[in-house]
Amino acid sequence: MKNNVNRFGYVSIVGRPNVGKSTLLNRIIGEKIAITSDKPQTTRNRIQGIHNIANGQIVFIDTPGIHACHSRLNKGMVDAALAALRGVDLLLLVVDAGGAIDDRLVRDVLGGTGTPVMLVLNKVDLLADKRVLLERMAAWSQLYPFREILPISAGSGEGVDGLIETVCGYLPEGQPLFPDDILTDLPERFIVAEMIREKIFRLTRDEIPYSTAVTVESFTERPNGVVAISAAICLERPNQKGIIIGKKGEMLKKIGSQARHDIERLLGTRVFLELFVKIEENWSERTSKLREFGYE
Ligand SMILES: Nc1nc2c(ncn2[C@@H]2O[C@H](COP(=O)(O)OP(=O)(O)OP(=O)(O)O)[C@@H](O)[C@H]2O)c(=O)[nH]1
Repeated sequence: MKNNVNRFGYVSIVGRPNVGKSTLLNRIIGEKIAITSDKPQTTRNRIQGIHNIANGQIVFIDTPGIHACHSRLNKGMVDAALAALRGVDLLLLVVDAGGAIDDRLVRDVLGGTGTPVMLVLNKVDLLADKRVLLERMAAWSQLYPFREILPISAGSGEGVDGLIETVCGYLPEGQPLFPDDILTDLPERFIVAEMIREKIFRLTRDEIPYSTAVTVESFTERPNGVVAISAAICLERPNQKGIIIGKKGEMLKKIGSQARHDIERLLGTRVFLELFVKIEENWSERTSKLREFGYE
């Protein structure tokens, strides 16, 4: 690759739920723009992160995990992931290095794509025996003509610089599309809602995270510099309200204080965060609500 040529390209990060796609995006961007949790299906939208390199710019697209879907919400999520396979310059297929060889994923997702694919074996820090890694690399390589197979740990950062360098080799010529001081083109309101949703994913269990959507209802900068945010936590059923609020309001307080911490970091200013709970019966099956929440 000639160094004096400018490069610009789109790279989609795809794979099954919970393999570390959002953790990888955050690691590449160097800031938390995508939410993460140890529960599958945390990401519901495509999330674009912008990474500048010496001679250009790369737009990385984090996507929802590809899974068998039952609800309309899940179908919308998988559709968003599949749409991100098209019109990009490179695909990063992220898998769990210690997980099973997933020939179905390769067949269903990569079949027919003309886009180069790099296989990223994530979470290598969890593999005690590195021989397992070599075996997995060999087995995956039998399934598909991956252009590269890279073991990394998005959690610790091991191998991520090398991954970015390798990605640069697949970028077409082009000029940067975004100013060099922005990390994402997502609206602040969206990221704020996501940070609240992340805390719900991390602090609650069972069906609660999957029954929750968050909308920012107002976002105002006060003369003293404090940003006042009011956000609604929307649940599917009235009996879920008590769980989110908790005994003496403790759960809601915890969600609020952890989210406020992240939002203050994101906005670089003090934040006053007000949360309230709303019931939107069966929103995950209703097209109008899915549209309103940005999931369709
Ligand atoms: N040990 C280890 N854990 C990791 C690594 N990368 C991600 N994780 C953890 O794996 C879990 C899932 O990570 P996410 O980044 O949310 O995964 P995702 O693929 O975006 O998940 P979905 O939103 O379900 O598509 C989180 O608990 C992460 O902390 C890694 O390299 N090593």
